[in-house]
Amino acid sequence: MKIAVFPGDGIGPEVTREAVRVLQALDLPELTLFEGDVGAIAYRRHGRPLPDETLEMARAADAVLFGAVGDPSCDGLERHLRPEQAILGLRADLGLFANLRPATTFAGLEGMSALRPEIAAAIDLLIVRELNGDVYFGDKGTRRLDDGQRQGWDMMAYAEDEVRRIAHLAFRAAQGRKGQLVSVDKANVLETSQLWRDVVGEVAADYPDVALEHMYVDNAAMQLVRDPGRFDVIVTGNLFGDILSDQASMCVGSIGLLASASLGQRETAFGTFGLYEPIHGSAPDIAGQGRANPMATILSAAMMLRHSFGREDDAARIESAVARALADGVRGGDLGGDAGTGAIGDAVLERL
Ligand SMILES: NC(=O)C1=CN([C@@H]2O[C@H](COP(=O)(O)OP(=O)(O)OC[C@H]3O[C@@H](n4cnc5c(N)ncnc54)[C@H](O)[C@@H]3O)[C@@H](O)[C@H]2O)C=CC1
Ligand SMILES: CC(C)CC(=O)C(=O)O
Ligand SMILES: [Mg+2]
Repeated sequence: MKIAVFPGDGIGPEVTREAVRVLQALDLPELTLFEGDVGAIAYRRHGRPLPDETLEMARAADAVLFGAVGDPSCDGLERHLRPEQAILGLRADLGLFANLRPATTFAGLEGMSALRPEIAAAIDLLIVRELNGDVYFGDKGTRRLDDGQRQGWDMMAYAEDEVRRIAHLAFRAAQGRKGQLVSVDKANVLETSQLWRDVVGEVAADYPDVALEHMYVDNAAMQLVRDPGRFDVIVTGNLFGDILSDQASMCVGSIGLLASASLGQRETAFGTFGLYEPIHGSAPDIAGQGRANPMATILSAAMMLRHSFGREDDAARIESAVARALADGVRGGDLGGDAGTGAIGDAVLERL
């Protein structure tokens, strides 16, 4: 079981360390961990945010555990040298088109939600975010207009096949849950969204057991706060999924709790190759202080065991250990407590 570990920047190494401790505690057969540089640290060491050695390491692995990238010291750099290009480059090169971001309220945390506790308690949803297209990967640039001012652009584009493959994945995910799929777009304004809506509607014919609803993204953002319990699976594009998942994190209590799996089509000897990372970034405001909540990364390691290694029992053990730590009152600063990163890792390990 070859896992490439890319801690990255800011709190990335702090939270990844705890997830690795959890993986090592499981006595997995022939577990091999390789560590590679990504982000600002890679730029400083190798002159590039995603060095070839790192990419090769990812390609040779069965799964990737990723911390976070991003550093304010890189703010003035040309785009291709910025740390965030590392995660975009990995998603593109590895063909990871589907980003699964589950959001469920843990027992005992209802009071930490930005919503009323009874509304928060009902949250059990999965955001399926398309990860290889949209404005993140379209043509982009800046130019000088005739009047001298600068203009910037980012092309939003989706091909039918890109929408079709993520739609199939989302319908199948809904079949394994409550059978309800909400497709989120902006079809009243955007051509890409009208195409998205058409294709998702066509794919629906293959899944008569799934109830499909289309929703505009502005309404979806509102419904996520008004009545998040109405959602089972949400499928949406790269940009809308990025934003709605950060919003969903505060509905369940904290961004320090939300895990993710990024999957493509490559199968290994164990399962589907994937990259696993918390949905948060490198949090420079708390980096180096031991204050980051590592639970999102620990839960991402659980998703890795489920999707890339077919080890459902081990995944469930980790999730249960996190849930029990929270139920026992183990809280980081993001949840109003004072447990540090290492102490939260210890608490999960004890319960494991
Ligand atoms: N996949 C990735 O590597 C991502 C990288 N980024 C990058 O991260 C850098 C910082 O971005 P921000 O917009 O500040 O988003 P962020 O997610 O890093 O932080 C937002 C806020 O949430 C808090 N936070 C995040 N994770 C936490 C955790 N585990 N425990 C406790 N508090 C936590 C931070 O302290 C901050 O106040 C930027 O360079 C950005 O581009 C942002 C999102 C994803
Ligand atoms: C840093 C970006 C490239 C992406 C992002 O915010 C995310 O994937 O959640
Ligand atoms: Mg994001």
